[in-house]
Amino acid sequence: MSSAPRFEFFENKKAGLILAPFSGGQPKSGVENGPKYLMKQGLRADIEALGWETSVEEPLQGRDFETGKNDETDVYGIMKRPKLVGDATQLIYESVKKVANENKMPVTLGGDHSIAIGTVSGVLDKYPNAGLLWIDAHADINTCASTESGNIHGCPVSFLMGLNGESTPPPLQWVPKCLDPKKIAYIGLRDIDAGEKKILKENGIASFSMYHVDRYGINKVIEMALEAVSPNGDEPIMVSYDVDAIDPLYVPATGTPVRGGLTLREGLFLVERVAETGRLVALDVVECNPELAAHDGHVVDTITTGCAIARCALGETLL
Ligand SMILES: NC(=[NH2+])NCCC[C@H](N)C(=O)O
Ligand SMILES: [Mn+2]
Ligand SMILES: [Mn+2]
Repeated sequence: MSSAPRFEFFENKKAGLILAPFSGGQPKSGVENGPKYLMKQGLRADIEALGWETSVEEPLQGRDFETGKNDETDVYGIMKRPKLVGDATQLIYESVKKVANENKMPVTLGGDHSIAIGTVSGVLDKYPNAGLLWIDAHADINTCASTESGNIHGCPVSFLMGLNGESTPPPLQWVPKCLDPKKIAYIGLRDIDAGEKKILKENGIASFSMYHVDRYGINKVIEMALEAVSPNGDEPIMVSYDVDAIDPLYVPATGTPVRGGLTLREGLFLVERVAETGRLVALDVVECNPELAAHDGHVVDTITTGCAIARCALGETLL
C-alpha cells in the first residue's frame, strides 16, 4: 500500500456541505427537495464518521427560487428561466469559491444539474488546473442554438466553456469561461442530443458512453477518463455526479431517467477509484427528485444511493 495521504489537497479533512435546493434548470418540481432528503438520511454524520470536519452552507436561503419558476417573462429565445438560473448559480458560485478557498472540500447537493454552472466555476477559481469528471446519462452541453428543450440543466457545460458567445443570456454573462474542453471527461452517456454529439466531436471532448463501459469495463474507462483530464497524473479532480448516470433500477426518482445505465456497484466504484487517487477536490450530487418516486421504496433507493456516492467519494471504502 502507498503511504500517500488519502486526500492530498486537504491537510485537515474539512468539508463544506453546500445545499442547493434549486429546480429552475428544468420543469419538474421536487428536485429542490434533494438536499433536504439527503441530509435527513444522515449524510452529514456519515461524512463526519469518515473523519471529516463539516460545515453547512445554504447560499439560496432567504430567497424564493420556486415561485420565480412561474415567471413566464423569464425567457431568452428558447432558454427558460435564465434570470432565475443566473441568480441562483451566482450565489452557489460565491459559496463554493469561499468554501474551496478556505481549504475545505465543497460537496454540493442539488438541485438540478444547472447548479454545476456555479460549482465548477467556483472550484476552478481555486484549482484552475483541475480535471472535471462529469458522470451522467446526458452530456448537458447544449448551447442556446442547439437546445431543443430550453432547459438549462441540459446546458451547464456549454456556459462553463463559453460556447454561447454573443447569444449568452444576459443573466448568465457573469459565468467565467473557465472550462477547457481538454479538462472534462464524461462517463455514463447514453442519451445525447444530435446537436450535442456535434459539439462533443468538434471540441474533442473525452466521452465514455455506456458502450465504452461494456466494451472496456468500468475500471479501464475510469483510468482513461482520469488520464484524459489529468495527463500529468497529479492534477486536482472534481466530480459532478448526476445520479441518472446510474440505472433507474437503482435510482428511479430522477427527472430524466434513461434505462441501460451503470450498475450500483459501477456507480460507486467510480467514486471509490477517484477517492483512491487522493486528488478529489470537490463533488456535486444532483438530480435526486423524491417527488418522482412511485412509492417510498423508490425514495429510499434514490436517496441512499445519493448518500453512498458522497460517502464513497469521501473515502468510506478506502482501507
Ligand atoms: N441534467 C440533466 N438531467 N439533463 C438532461 C438533459 C436532457 C436534454 N439533453 C436537454 O437538453 O434537455
Ligand atoms: Mn442526466
Ligand atoms: Mn446532468
